[in-house]
Amino acid sequence: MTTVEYTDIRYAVADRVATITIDRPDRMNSFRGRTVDELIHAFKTAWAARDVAVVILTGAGERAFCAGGDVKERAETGSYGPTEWGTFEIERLHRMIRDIPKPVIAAVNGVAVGGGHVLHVLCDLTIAANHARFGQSGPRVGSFDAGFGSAYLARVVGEKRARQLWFLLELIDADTALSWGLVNKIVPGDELADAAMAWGRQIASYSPTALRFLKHSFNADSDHLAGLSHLAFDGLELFSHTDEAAEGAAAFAEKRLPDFDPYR
Ligand SMILES: CC(C)(COP(=O)(O)OP(=O)(O)OC[C@H]1O[C@@H](n2cnc3c(N)ncnc32)[C@H](O)[C@@H]1OP(=O)(O)O)[C@@H](O)C(=O)NCCC(=O)NCCSC(=O)c1cc(O)c2ccccc2c1O
Repeated sequence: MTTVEYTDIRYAVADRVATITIDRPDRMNSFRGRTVDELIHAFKTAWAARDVAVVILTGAGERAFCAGGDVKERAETGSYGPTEWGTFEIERLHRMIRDIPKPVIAAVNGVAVGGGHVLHVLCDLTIAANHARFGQSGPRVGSFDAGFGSAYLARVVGEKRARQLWFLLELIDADTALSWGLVNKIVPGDELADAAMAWGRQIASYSPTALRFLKHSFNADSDHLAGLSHLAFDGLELFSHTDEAAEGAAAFAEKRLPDFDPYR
């Protein structure tokens, strides 16, 4: 991507804060391959920009932060669609959010589920609208994130709660997420953008070198999970070509319950 015209996201900079907005509200801001490519490009841009100190990641509209992978696309085509290099680069996006040496704030403006939930978990801070909901959904649609999305999640909320999110697939509300330590702050929905910007401006006034060292030192203790993530995504790539995974995506697109009995 040399000259980029974003179709799936928006990128804006104000007061040394870059705001990256996933802009697919008709699909609950779920991501396809192109969305992931554009997000990586935007994070790289923010990484390199001398006038950017902090990044905010959010979703368009009030219903969804991000509903994970675009399950309709997967049901229709068997994949998350075309990408620049032909590969689905979600793991690189995860690394980008962790490795960019600037704090990343998730401004969760609605539901954060599946791979969308993983994105906010990986951000350094999360501020949520009071109507936001949080959870995982992979096992219902024939998918999983056995890397940072489960192992790092368990670090954030504890083993029992992480297993609860992944095994029961029930969404939790913002108050519960706050009490679990999954989000840092809750605000009314119409105050979310301003509240996230206020944090961004505050952080942008601090020493960039100190922030960079702090972010990398926080990451160091859990960076070995990257190896686990590689293995998990290798496994997911193989699994995604199975009838069992296809049944999960098809059931979602057809608005019916999946039948996983043949695969037990
Ligand atoms: C998100 C919901 C909880 C919202 O429920 P609600 O009742 O509020 O709204 P609707 O269900 O009516 O949804 C409105 C509208 O949006 C469409 N939609 C919702 N989510 C998606 C989606 N993920 N993809 C495509 N479209 C979506 C929905 O169909 C409705 O459209 P209409 O035309 O009918 O109006 C609830 O919608 C929900 O649970 N959504 C599914 C969440 C989900 O399962 N996400 C995918 C999980 S798998 C994943 O994220 C994933 C991540 C990775 O990183 C991977 C990496 C490598 C391989 C695979 C990966 C992967 O699968």
